[in-house]
Amino acid sequence: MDSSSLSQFLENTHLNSAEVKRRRLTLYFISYIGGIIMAVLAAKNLVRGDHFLAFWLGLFSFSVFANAALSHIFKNNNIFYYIAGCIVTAMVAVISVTGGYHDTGLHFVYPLILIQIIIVRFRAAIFYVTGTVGAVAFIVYHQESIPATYRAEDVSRFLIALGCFITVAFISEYFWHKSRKEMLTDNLEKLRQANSDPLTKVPNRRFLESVYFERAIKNPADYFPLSVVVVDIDYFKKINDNYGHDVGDRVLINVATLMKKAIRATDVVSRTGGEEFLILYPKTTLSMAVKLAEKIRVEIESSPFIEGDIHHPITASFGVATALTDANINATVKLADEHLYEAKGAGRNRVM
Ligand SMILES: Nc1nc2c(ncn2[C@@H]2O[C@H](COP(=O)(O)OP(=O)(O)OP(=O)(O)O)[C@@H](O)[C@H]2O)c(=O)[nH]1
Repeated sequence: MDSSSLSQFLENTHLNSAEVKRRRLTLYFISYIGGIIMAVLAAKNLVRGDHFLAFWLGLFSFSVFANAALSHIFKNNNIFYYIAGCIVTAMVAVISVTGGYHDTGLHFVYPLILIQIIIVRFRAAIFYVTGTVGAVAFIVYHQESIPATYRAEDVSRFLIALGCFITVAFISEYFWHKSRKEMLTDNLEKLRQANSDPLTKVPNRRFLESVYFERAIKNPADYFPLSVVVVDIDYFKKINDNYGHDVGDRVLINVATLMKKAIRATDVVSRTGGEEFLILYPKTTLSMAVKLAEKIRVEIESSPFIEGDIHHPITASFGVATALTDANINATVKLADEHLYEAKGAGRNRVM
C-alpha cells in the first residue's frame, strides 16, 4: 500500500463515511420535517375546500416520507437525493400553478429552492435549480392557462428576488464546499501522517489496529481468511553497529520497498517495530500466505544491500498465521509472532 492508496483507504474509512452520514441525516431531517409541514398544509387546504392543492400536498408529503423510508433501507444508494430534488421541482410547479392560499404560494418557492441546493450535490443543483426556476418563470408568464392569478409587478419582483436569493445561496454553498474540501484535505494529510511510518512511508501499527482491523471486522466477507505475515530482518543490529544508523535506515527503506513491490494492491505492508514488518493478505489461505512469504524471503535474500564499499547480505525471518474469522485477529497476530520466534530459533532466514 503506497502513500496515495493509504490516503484513499483512510478517506474511505473515516472522512467519506462522515460525509455520507452528514448528507443522509440532512435528507432525513428535511424529509421528515418537510413531510409533516406538507401534511399539515394539505389538511388546511382540504378544510378550506381547495381539494386540488390538498391532493397534491398530500401526495408530496407521502412521496417525501416514502423516499426517506426507502433511503433507510437502501443505504448505499444516492438516487434518493436526486428523487428528493425532483419532488421539490414538482412541488414548486404545483404551487406556482395553483397559487396556494389567495395566490400567495410563491413565497414557499424560496425555502424549497434552498432545500434543492442543500440536498442535491453542488453541480447537480445548478441543473435542478435552473430547471425549477425555468418552470416557475414559464408558469407565471403563462397565467392564461392556470388557476392562479399573479400581478405583473409581483411576478417581476418575485423573479428578481428569487434570482438574488439563488445567487447568494450558491455563493455561500460554493465557499462552504471549498473550505470543507480544504479542511478535509488537511485532515486527510494529518491522518495519513499519524498512520504511516515516516522512514519507510508504509502504514504503521496504529493504522493496523485503529483502521484496517476495524474495517475488516465491519466487512468480513472482503477480508477473511486474513493471513498475517510477521517479518523481522536478521541480525539487523550488526548493520547498525558496522555501518551506522543511517545505513541501517536505508536498509529498512530498501526492504520495505522490495516487499511493497512484491504484494498485490489489496495487500498491506506495514512497519510495526524497529526492524519488524507485518504483511496482511486479505482473502488468502494459510498455504497461499506461506508461499507468498517464501517468495518475499527469496527476494530479500537475493537483494543484498550494496552502497559504495558496503556489500551486505540481507535476510529475514517470517512467521505466518491466518485468521478465519474476525473473532481472532489479535490471536492470529500473536500466533504469527510466535512462528517468527520459532523461525529465529531454527536458524533464521526461513518461513514458519
Ligand atoms: N537504523 C535503524 N535501526 C533501528 C531502527 N529501529 C530499531 N533499530 C535497531 O534495530 C536493532 C534490532 O536489534 P535486535 O532486536 O537485537 O535484532 P537483530 O539484531 O535483528 O537480531 P535478530 O532479530 O534476532 O535476528 C537494534 O539495534 C535497534 O537499534 C530504525 O528506525 N533505524
